[in-house]
Amino acid sequence: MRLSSGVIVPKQEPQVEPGPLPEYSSTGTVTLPLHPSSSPSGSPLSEYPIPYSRPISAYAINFRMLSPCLPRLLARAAPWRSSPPLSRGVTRLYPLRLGRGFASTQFLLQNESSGPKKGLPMFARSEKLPAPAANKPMHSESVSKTPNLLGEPTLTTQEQRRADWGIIKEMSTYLWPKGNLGVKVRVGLSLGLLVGAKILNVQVPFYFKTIIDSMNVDFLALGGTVWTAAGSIIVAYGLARIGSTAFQEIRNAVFANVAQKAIRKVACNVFDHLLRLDLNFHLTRQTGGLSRAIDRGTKGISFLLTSMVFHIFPIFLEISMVCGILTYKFGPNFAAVTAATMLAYTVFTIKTTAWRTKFRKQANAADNKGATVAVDSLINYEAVKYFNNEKYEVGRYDKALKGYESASIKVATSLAFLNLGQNVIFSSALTAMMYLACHGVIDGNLTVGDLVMANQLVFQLSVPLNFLGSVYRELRQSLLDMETLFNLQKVNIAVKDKPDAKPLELKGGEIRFENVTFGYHPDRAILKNVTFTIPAGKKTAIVGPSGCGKSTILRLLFRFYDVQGGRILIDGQDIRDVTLESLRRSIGVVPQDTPLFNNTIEHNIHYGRIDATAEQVLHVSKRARIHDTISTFPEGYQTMVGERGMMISGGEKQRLAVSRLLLKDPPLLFFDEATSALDTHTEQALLGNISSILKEKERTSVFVAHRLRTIFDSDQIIVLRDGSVAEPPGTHEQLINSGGVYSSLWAGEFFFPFQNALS
Ligand SMILES: Nc1ncnc2c1ncn2[C@@H]1O[C@H](COP(=O)(O)OP(=O)(O)OP(=O)(O)O)[C@@H](O)[C@H]1O
Repeated sequence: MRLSSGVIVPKQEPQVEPGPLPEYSSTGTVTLPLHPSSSPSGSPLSEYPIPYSRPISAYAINFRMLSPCLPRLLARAAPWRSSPPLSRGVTRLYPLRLGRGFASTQFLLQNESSGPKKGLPMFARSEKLPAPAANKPMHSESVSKTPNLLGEPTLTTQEQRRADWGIIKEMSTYLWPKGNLGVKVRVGLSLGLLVGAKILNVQVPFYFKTIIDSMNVDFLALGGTVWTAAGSIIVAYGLARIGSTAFQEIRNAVFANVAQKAIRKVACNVFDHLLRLDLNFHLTRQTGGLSRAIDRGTKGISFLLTSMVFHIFPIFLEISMVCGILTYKFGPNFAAVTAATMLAYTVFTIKTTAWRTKFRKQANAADNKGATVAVDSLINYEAVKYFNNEKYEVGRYDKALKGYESASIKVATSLAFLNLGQNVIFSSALTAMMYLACHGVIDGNLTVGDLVMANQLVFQLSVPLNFLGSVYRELRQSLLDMETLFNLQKVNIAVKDKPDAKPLELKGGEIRFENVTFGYHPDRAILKNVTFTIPAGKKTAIVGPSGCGKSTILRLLFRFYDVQGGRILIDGQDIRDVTLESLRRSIGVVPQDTPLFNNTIEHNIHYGRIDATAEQVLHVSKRARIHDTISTFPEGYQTMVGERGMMISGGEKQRLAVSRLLLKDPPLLFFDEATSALDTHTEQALLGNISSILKEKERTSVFVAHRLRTIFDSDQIIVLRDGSVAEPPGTHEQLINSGGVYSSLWAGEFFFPFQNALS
């Protein structure tokens, strides 16, 4: 491995996990090339050395001193050189992405021996040196600040706070959306109900006091009944309690609509974004962890919105009201005890919760890991069975659960500490309050009713305060979960429309690869300066050994990836200049491995064109020679195909894929080993049908095939080998007559293994 990328993170940051140091760890300097005018001292230096010191890792060097001149320096994008090597021979650092401050500035680390290369990947910020580059995709998405989409701790406290505020700000737009009167009315109504509930709630201790004081008389001497003494107050007491609860519940019902709408909107946005993300994102993410993260994030939305409106604001409202009443009724001593308690309680809660957050993050990361392992094993159920590896899989799952277990234990024990601390603070306050009140009663300044009232007022605060503890705790958790969700929305889409992209204009469907160079990884080119033309309306075949890049040609044409050199033209238009929608609408593919939904056969064929009629579905399935087979199934077109089509045969899957391609009916067709699972008879019949459709509609078609007898009738055959076109393309006869690679392949088709003929 010669190239790797990483990020320089100032070593003071507390979030940097200590972890094992890399091979090279020492003092040294990094030398920056400087323009004279941009040197920190203004001196005419052409290079500026920055010292770094132990303990370091390749990415934990304190460069803060350079901050003032950074932007200009980085803009120059010249390599920085380190001496001695930062890690594993890494001596050059290319500034790749200027973040806010050094901590989020990305660098490409490069070995001394290798020169800079264009189009290199920019990996997201990371505390650890990336694993060997062989595992890294070339087109990895870049997330500037928060790369870890599955919740592992990566941000500094400040960054975390900024991210949290960002989320809260974004969510507040859902509470007061522009132009949506309905939501605004609901929020306003909820707030009204909330204030009403709180006012009624603080009335209760007053009624209670009056009841007690009116009972504190000599009934035998005065006479009268309960009703005459305190009847109306008792009723008012009951009504205030009922009213407060009723307001609260109506408020919840009114607000549910706002929260659910927001959840739906955010979830749809994330899902939409995920579907737009390029293939590489999906290939490098693990579905289990991703879906768990989305799940948790959407749940967090409801909590965040509810707590923003109903917990944080009202708790402070209630505390102020109680403090005001206590001062007014009993003097500043009571209010001072209450205020001090609230302050101590709040500070303790916030500090302890902040400390606990890291346990939550660890639990989240372990939870994602567990989900990923479980989903992976279940999806590959057959592989587990084929190799009797149940125990191994359970072991893997158990290992992930163990991580979750230990993180959860930390979460639970730290929660016990939090609860205990809160209770100690609150009970001390109540004790002090009781002492003051009893003193007041003995001195004759307060009645027994006052004592009860003061006690109840403060006691009533315990409910929202306890809530504050859990709300803050849950709020932090929700913010963490939502951060992952919102970051998913921020992942850059590597392959997207240019701002001035126009729809593809088809004038026949000629495809041209012009000096195309591409590799999934910088160290391994798959296509090297490849040039060929696929004529309009003709049948072209691409042949070559396994792994030579035949399917890659389709992925590039479909713009799952962009080329790194050269260009691809369709009817003279560079595919990067046209809209992705028009491009992908024009191309139909029968891939090697047919992706099927866990739904009925009919649904899967229909997927080719959602608005097709039942007759059209029937027609294409007949042409794809699958109708007769489907008719023999007890449930016909309503037969479920199972997850990834596991409940139907490989040949049936391929014919389903062909029928949905025929339903889509695009001008450019690509068949990637589309009939490899069929018996010779069915294959010939299907190919005959496809050929007649292609001729009749004059479609441009490309067939990738290993079995040459399925493509020998093509108008043109392109032979690929070692990432290049092995000989000038031609028809079967021309290539046989030229006696080149193809003719030996053709001979090998019958006498030798295909691979040998090419090697
Ligand atoms: N997403 C990816 N990331 C990294 N390498 C990849 C990726 N997809 C394919 N490759 C590699 O690129 C090479 C070309 O793959 P491709 O699928 O184009 O081969 P092919 O000629 O179609 O092979 P086959 O005939 O076996 O289907 C292979 O070595 C493959 O391992």
